[in-house]
Amino acid sequence: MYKVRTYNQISVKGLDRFPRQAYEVGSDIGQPDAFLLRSQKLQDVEVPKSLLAAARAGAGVNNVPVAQYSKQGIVVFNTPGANANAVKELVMAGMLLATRGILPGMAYVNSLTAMSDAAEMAALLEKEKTRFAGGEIKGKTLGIVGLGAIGSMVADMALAMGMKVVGFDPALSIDAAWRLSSEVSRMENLQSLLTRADYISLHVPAMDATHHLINDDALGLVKTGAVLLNFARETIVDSAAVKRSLDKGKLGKYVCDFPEPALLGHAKVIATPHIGASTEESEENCAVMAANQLMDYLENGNIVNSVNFPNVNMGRTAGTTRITFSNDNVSGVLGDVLSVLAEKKVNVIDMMNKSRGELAFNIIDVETSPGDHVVAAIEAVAHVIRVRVI
Ligand SMILES: NC(=O)C1=CN([C@@H]2O[C@H](COP(=O)(O)OP(=O)(O)OC[C@H]3O[C@@H](n4cnc5c(N)ncnc54)[C@H](O)[C@@H]3O)[C@@H](O)[C@H]2O)C=CC1
Ligand SMILES: O=C(O)C(=O)COP(=O)(O)O
Repeated sequence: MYKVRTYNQISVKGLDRFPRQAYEVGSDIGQPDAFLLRSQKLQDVEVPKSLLAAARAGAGVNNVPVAQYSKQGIVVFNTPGANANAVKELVMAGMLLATRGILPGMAYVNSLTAMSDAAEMAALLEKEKTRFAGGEIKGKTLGIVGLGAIGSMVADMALAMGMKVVGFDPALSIDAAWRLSSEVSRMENLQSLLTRADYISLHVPAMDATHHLINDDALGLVKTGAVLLNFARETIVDSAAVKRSLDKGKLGKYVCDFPEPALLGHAKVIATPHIGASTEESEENCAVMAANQLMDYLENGNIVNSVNFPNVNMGRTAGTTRITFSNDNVSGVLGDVLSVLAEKKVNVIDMMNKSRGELAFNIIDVETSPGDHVVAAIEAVAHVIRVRVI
């Protein structure tokens, strides 16, 4: 039996992927082989010795201590792109809410509950509606910081709405570049984007390099009245600097999915409670993808969409037993392990070795099931982190 401990609200569609005869899945599982989670802060969770993998059903992994997990050979997965559409749609809603008098207009209409005469109300609304007039996003410039799964979808949506789009992403992957519309003008630096954009939407991960990316200096460059949208993470924006900029009439509006106490109730802030990915469709996509990835890793040692280990995928040869091991990415480790197998007369049928940064992962299919002494000998090889027999 494999054991999967869940955190947060994971879609039933994902949970149903785990065959009940082979998996125990639940929030109170002891000795788990895997964690399946959304935004649970794993920094606060003790790491069980049994833990082989953690799958974040979502994009951001700032809630996972990835470096610590890597040292223990724990594979961390996420689900790239699986919730991007949900975020894109909420960004559009945020742009429209910031541009039209929708929220104050609704609040005004709802304040008229004491009125009973429809004709009188209609006349009043016609008189008052000028207070709630707004602008249009068509023809305006959207600056997108981070052109990955979400950023590229936001770009397509904005172009379809008749906006001009400029983007900045110094680490753009080749796959992301292929996805990106050629109509997006690529900025060489953040400053160029900030000075041009009427709307600025952030779609970068939370990490040291993006901490307070939007600070007093950055806000000093924005156009007067620009709208900043943060559907990425709270740490990316210095909210005290945002408040200063809003108060002095530089930044026009701040739309954010990660409210902080200092911004609550501010007339120029539109805040939602981290619901960017909270749609039935996204929750399903993420959970199903995370479950599939976990099962393939637990049952076959295959890795796809890990944030710390390389992609590894090897078909199984009937009648063989699979050994997998992770190791520090230094020379000679695979050779030493193969020497152990040769010495123990374990015949290798197929194998694969992949590395990524400081880590490497190996799959070796052998003819006969290796005994505990073989596993112990592999574990004893210098720089081997974790060994499994599947
Ligand atoms: N509000 C919500 O519920 C959600 C929020 N998110 C947040 O959005 C972030 C982005 O998600 P995805 O687009 O799916 O991830 P992604 O990994 O596809 O894209 C992120 C992009 O940011 C770029 N980047 C990294 N550092 C940068 C920098 N300093 N300046 C500019 N670009 C930089 C990367 O090269 C990459 O292209 C996630 O890490 C997460 O924090 C994601 C999903 C839901
Ligand atoms: O995928 C992400 O990075 C998100 O922020 C979504 O978080 P959630 O799964 O809705 O708790």
